[in-house]
Amino acid sequence: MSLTTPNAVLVLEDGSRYEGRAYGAEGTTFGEIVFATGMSGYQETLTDPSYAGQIVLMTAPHIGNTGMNDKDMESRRIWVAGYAVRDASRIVSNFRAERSLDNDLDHEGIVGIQGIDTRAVTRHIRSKGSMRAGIFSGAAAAEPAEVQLSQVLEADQMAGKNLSAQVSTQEEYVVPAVGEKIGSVAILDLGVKTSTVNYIAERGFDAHVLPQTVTAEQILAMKPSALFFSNGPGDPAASDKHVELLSTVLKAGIPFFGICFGNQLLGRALGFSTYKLPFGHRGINQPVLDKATGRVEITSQNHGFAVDAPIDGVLESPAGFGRVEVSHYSLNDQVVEGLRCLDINAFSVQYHPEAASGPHDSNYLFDRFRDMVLASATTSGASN
Ligand SMILES: NC(=O)CC[C@H](N)C(=O)O
Repeated sequence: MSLTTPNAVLVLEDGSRYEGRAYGAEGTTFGEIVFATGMSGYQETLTDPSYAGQIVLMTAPHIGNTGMNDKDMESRRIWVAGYAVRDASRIVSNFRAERSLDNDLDHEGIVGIQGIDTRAVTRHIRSKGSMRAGIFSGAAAAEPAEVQLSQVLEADQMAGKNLSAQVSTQEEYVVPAVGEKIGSVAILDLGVKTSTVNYIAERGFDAHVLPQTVTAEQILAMKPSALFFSNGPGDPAASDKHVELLSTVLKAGIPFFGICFGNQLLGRALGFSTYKLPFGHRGINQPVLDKATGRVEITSQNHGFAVDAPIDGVLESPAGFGRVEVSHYSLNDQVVEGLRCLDINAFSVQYHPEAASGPHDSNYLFDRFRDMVLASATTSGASN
């Protein structure tokens, strides 16, 4: 095949079309198109389960040059519904590389597109918002434009979608505490990343990673030192079951920490609602203010939904959990980036202290979590 002949097209639900060349597996795929601005870390992005159901478009123009390896996997596979890049590297050049990205995309059946004007698509999404899209490559690229568009319009919307069952572990597994064990944490796997589990284990907790089908009763029977809700794909408004579970466990006095999807579900359990952002925050250079210290953290983010709460002042939990405040917010658009309860042991952040990829400015939150659990064990006498 010539390197310039188009044999793939990206079609957006508003009818806009971008012609390019096949990348990874050939075929057809649909999802919500979102852009991610990380200049590095494509492997971590691709294997972050939170991207399930999304066609991810990279704003960094050159992708694939460092290849893929087993060490940087954030989960067991690539989860994106599709992948769109400007310039796919034709060679791999890195001492850690074990395979090429093209090879992995193909192997895992991920349909991608390369050679499109990713800046134009990004600007389009930024002004029109995230929307449904399809990639048609190989034979599918030659289908009439109206047929392709009608298929995109039949695809699922991200709003209202529950994807937890698709990504969660089927069986419980345990990552043992590193060093001296100080307790155990029940981790609800809504799409957890490997780095997060490792950071929790490194703080001295046995990390029990649980399938999303687990019940509140089963968690309480484990008598964990704390409950953790992970990041994950889908619309938090479609996760009533997990909101109820969290509410029950919070009422039992178990300390809680949540990241990203976990932050949205804590928001809902406290009685706030969530809403869809126009195009979301995805990248590794997102500035966030920690209100308690006045410090700005540069954070790794990947979210399309957010908690709807005022960023100033002390709020009253509409669900009866006492006082709560927005602990962090985005300096780009004032979106809620963290919640802190003042009357129960619970907090959460919308961004990624585990980074992977991204800066480690907010890694201290895992220490804050450990300290909260230790302090609550001293006051309640409970620990496992
Ligand atoms: N990384 C995440 O946990 C994402 C949470 C949610 N699916 C969102 O897009 O906002």
